[in-house]
Amino acid sequence: MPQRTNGHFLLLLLQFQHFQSQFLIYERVQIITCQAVVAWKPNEPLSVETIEVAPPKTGEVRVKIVATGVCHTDVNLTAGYDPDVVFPVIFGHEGAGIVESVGDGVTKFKSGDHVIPLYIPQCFECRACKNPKTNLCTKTGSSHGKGVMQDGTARFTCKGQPVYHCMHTSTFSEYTVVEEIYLCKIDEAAPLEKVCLLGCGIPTGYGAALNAAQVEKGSSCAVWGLGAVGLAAAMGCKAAGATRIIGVDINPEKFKLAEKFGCTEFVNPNDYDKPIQQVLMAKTQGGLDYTFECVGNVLTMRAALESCCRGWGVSVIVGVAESGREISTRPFYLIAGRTWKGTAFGGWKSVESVPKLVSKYMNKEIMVDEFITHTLRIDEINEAFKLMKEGKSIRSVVIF
Ligand SMILES: NC(=O)c1ccc[n+]([C@@H]2O[C@H](COP(=O)([O-])OP(=O)(O)OC[C@H]3O[C@@H](n4cnc5c(N)ncnc54)[C@H](O)[C@@H]3O)[C@@H](O)[C@H]2O)c1
Ligand SMILES: N[C@@H](CCC(=O)N[C@@H](CSCO)C(=O)NCC(=O)O)C(=O)O
Ligand SMILES: [Zn+2]
Ligand SMILES: [Zn+2]
Repeated sequence: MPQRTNGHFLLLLLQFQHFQSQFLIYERVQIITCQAVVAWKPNEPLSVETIEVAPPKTGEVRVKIVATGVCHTDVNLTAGYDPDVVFPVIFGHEGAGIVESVGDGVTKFKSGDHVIPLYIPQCFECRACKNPKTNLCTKTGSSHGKGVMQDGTARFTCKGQPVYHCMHTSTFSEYTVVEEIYLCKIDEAAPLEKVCLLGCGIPTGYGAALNAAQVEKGSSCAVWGLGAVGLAAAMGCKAAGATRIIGVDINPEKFKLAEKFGCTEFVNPNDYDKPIQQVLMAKTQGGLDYTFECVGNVLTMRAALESCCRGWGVSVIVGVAESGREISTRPFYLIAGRTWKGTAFGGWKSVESVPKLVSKYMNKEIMVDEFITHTLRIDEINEAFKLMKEGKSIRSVVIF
């Protein structure tokens, strides 16, 4: 009798396992219908649409995005700053979410993992990934991508037509599909509606100070642009022990908040009738040790370089200028010992570093919550863009 019961139980168990695996297979091939923010054309308001998201193919992961920040790069891309972007498109690259399903061959992720999509990958295999000097994995041609996955097709459709990916992340969608090397797993205890900001702006500015410039204790720094990127640069300068951190912005409303991030004084270029580099040279008895351009304007890039001190000053370009713009200065500024450099994503090797930055946030070693000035719904996305353009927000987080 007990034997019969055991056999019966085993049969039931096998049947259940068969049903479960069928269900999983069935689940994996499903197209998901969800809400997303579609940019149909450059310079037009964004549109919240019902879209279809295809299942992940080999090496891909489908992620349920829980929250996404809005970066100034999204504003610029929407305005058509980059001719390589293919419309209609889903922007967004500062998201956090939960893995919904994985494609064949994916080994590092499983359904339920908490993740942050990355616009710079880390494959761990290429020449760049093996070189400690850079975070620019060669598996990507450019961070903005070509709008399609490896097989040349997009995973999004809307009203019967393909909608393209951007920056390999497309986080302005309830569900997105990313390649495995553009994703990292993070601590499940971390609040996704906060740590989404570790997908771009905060690591970028913080890393500009710590990795690109390698700011030293006791040094003097100036930061142009007190948005999230510039404030994070100030936070990095402070962490490195800089004693003087000058915030430079044409919007004086940014000054109060910037004190919290380490700025010790402020300069508004509009208050002077001479070039800001002359003002800063005089204020600092010959120039700053480190300067950071976090605006994306070629004139402020020049001003930041020319405000550095002779002999050893380092100026880091962080802001992204409109595609095709060029920088200029007198070569003598470089001959006289100044270094002009730039950084993408603050130099962080993405897959290994972002989870560590999440831990730093959880241990209260870096600020994140303080950057969030607005929390909005997906249907308020145009409001988030307006707030940024008007200089009224630092970071808006859109919750799905
Ligand atoms: N290199 C990277 O990897 C990377 C990553 C993220 C963002 N970015 C770029 O960094 C820049 C800043 O992004 P954000 O999200 O912090 O933007 P933001 O709009 O929040 O901040 C920009 C700030 O610059 C100020 N500003 C504008 N013109 C100025 C001028 N002439 N002088 C001084 N200040 C001026 C604005 O008042 C604002 O406070 C953008 O260009 C963005 O595309 C680069
Ligand atoms: N395509 C533009 C350059 C765009 C650019 O520099 N993007 C930044 C990320 S901005 C995030 O907010 C970046 O990381 N670039 C590195 C890369 O693209 O490999 C142009 O042509 O000017
Ligand atoms: Zn960004
Ligand atoms: Zn690589």
